[in-house]
Amino acid sequence: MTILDKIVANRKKEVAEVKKHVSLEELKKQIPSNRKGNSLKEQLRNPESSGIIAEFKRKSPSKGIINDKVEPEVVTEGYTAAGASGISVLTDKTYFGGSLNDFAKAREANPDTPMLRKDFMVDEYQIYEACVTKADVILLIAAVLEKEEIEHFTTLAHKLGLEVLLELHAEEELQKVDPRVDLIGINNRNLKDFTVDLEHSIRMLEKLPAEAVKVAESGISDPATVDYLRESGFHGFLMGENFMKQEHPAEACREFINQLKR
Ligand SMILES: O=C(O)c1ccccc1NCC(=O)[C@H](O)[C@H](O)COP(=O)(O)O
Repeated sequence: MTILDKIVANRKKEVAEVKKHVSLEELKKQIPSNRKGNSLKEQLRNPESSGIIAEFKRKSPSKGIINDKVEPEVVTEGYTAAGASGISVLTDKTYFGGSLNDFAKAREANPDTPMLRKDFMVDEYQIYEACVTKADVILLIAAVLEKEEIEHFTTLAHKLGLEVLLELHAEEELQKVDPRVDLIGINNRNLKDFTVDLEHSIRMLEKLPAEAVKVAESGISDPATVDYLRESGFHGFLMGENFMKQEHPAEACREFINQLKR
């Protein structure tokens, strides 16, 4: 069983447990009315944008504890002030130490910044949760979903006013791309064995639809890499550990963005 299989199996159990306390019908009653979300897709298409999607990530299966001394509202408010184009907050508790509560705190501190609920979406219940917590974007991971599930979750997300970031790793996942997804991410980290290969993004790039808004994910730690990926055709750059491992993640984010060519 790979780590990804374990995370997904655990998430399915956790969602089933949460539903016992708050049913889907009850959750639907909490959907905010007339909320105008923040579009990550539009933000990344803006050539003035830094393209950085800065992540709040307490720990990870590959690195263990990254930072357990910082608060989501403080860090993410700093990310926005530093010039991040979007914010990602991990909401998986078991493997990443995150929660919807972290997300809600970050949301409150960043009302106008596009925010991604970063989780392992295995049930439509989680998409309603994302909506209730005022996320702007959800992540769908092709490696753990069937093509039909991606289509169904995309339809639901759009109905609820959420954008979809579809994450790919392997070439064979390309046949799962639904043309309606808003953003396509290429994860440089092999989620089965944790190896990181930045050239992976570049190799996958030419296989993606030309008009797609493209995001390179994981293992980025150098402004020159972002410049190179941008020149190659990427619009967004998802970065977690490089900022979170610092005592002051938002300051690290500011310094990083200041070093980008644009
Ligand atoms: O980060 C991990 O160890 C990991 C392991 C298994 C599944 C997912 C994992 N990470 C989720 C992510 O996609 C990253 O948090 C995100 O791309 C940022 O990556 P990084 O900049 O390397 O922290």
